[in-house]
Amino acid sequence: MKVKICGVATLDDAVFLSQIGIDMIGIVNEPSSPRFAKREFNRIVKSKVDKPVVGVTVRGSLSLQAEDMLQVHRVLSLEEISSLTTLNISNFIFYVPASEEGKEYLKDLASAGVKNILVDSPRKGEKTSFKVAKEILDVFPEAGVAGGITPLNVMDFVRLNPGWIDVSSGVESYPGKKDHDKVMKIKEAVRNGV
Ligand SMILES: O=C(O)c1ccccc1NCC(=O)[C@H](O)[C@H](O)COP(=O)(O)O
Repeated sequence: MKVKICGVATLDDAVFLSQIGIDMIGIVNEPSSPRFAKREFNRIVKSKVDKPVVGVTVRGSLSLQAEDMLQVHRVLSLEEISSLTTLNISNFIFYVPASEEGKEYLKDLASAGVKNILVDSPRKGEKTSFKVAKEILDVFPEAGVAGGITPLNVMDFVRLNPGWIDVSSGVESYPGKKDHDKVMKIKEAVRNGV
């Protein structure tokens, strides 16, 4: 199981995460976020780490720049999904809310051939429903799961056996600054397994 740490906003954190073997480094490029970093920061991080860098956007440009992948963190219309399929769809991670709406949205994504999905809580700060996450993982076993993961509850998420987990606020000292001890606890929990 892979681990993505999201909301990275300092170079020190990015280098630390890469050195300890975190699989993906997420940078939030959404201006309203307390973890906001400019797209230029993605390029700087990319030049200093040897792990994939994922830019997270809500309504920003969907053209790939220095980052390896873009995580589109909102529910897209059918037209938007279809316009992305003209690009290299494997470069995108599609947010899917862990809700009834999310399950319907997933059908649209699957019809468009989308493979990279992140099941996350419908609202930031909430914990993802295990029931919905499990239902989605039954169909998309490679999906990532996020939404309120902390060192204390990470084993509950590991037991769902997703393709990857994504953690941000649960490993922060404050928004945008990662607590390295908490990150190590997540990594050890995933390594030790159920
Ligand atoms: O982190 C933000 O502030 C943010 C703002 C707007 C869109 C996405 C954002 N974050 C995405 C993530 O941090 C993760 O992909 C995921 O939601 C996990 O977050 P958490 O529940 O804090 O572990």
